[in-house]
Amino acid sequence: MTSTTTLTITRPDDWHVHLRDGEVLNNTVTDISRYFGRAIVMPNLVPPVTEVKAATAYYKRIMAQNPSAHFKPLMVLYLTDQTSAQDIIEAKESGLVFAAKLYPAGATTNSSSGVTDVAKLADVFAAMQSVGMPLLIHGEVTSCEIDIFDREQVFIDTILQPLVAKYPLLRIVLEHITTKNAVDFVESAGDNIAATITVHHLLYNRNDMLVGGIRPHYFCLPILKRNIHQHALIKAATSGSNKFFLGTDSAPHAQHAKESACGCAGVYSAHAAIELYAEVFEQENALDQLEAFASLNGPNFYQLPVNNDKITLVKKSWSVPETMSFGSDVVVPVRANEEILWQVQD
Ligand SMILES: NC(=O)N[C@@H](CC(=O)O)C(=O)O
Ligand SMILES: [Zn+2]
Ligand SMILES: [Zn+2]
Repeated sequence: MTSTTTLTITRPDDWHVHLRDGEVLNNTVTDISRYFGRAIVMPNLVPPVTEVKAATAYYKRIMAQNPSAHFKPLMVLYLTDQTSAQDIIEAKESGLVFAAKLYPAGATTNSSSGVTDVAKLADVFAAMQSVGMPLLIHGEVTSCEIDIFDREQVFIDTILQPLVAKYPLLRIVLEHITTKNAVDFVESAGDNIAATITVHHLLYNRNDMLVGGIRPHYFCLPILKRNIHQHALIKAATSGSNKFFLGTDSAPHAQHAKESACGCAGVYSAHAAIELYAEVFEQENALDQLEAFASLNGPNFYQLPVNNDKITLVKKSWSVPETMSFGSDVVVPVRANEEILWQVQD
């Protein structure tokens, strides 16, 4: 006799995703809206989403793809050296902009218009604190003398700690954390500090990217770290702590842009995110914690209602294709040409 293992959880949300723009939007929106309820949509377009007007137009382009009815994009303002406190007040009043994103200039994909010095944004952070707008952070320093594997930790020590001390009521999400140092920092901070964790940082460490040949599809920022960090992230995600929640950081680049002499940073996981998180949680004997991580902790932190419907995962393996459509190009998804153990029931 065979028995099927199933797991029913409250509909999950993705608190960090890149949908890109233009002809690929149809692919990314279709994938992300298959079962996710809400998604925080990152603003690092070219040009970046620095104004309410641009956020509104981007929202409309996303909704024009006819996502599933349960799907709601949450829009984000991209902070630059020029952002003013007035911009934050207007963004809040718009009712459309949900959060603002700090990219240190040069830290990651399309961050060249980012912030060169957080001191320049003192009024902006004060305004965010007073209107209650969350600050989302790509937490890496950019100075060339800092090793790429240390950039998250140095950011926490030199930029984030003082920022948290200066704005004690500002709600901050340290995005896509990759180190034990980040886990420790978030755990020891107040209730206003939380973190997202990607599925690729739970599944892989830098050996997966570099041993036996360089695998460009595992290259993302912050970069995969050594296995002790991977294990600290797995422990944090599966611990039941309400400070950690799901953010795929699904960040597609066309195959040719990754398989290149200077390949782009970003992993595409929107085609199978909750399925892969389920694998990690099952491996840890922690499937009972998946719902908190994927569906409860995020809304709790963001002061939003939990989704009022459910999804069901079935333990039934399937193969991921070698490539997937990405506008007129293709993207190589995570687990390409390999099996995934779980599926979401239609
Ligand atoms: N994570 C990545 O490696 N890349 C993201 C940017 C980001 O989230 O830092 C992208 O937009 O491609
Ligand atoms: Zn980032
Ligand atoms: Zn991202």
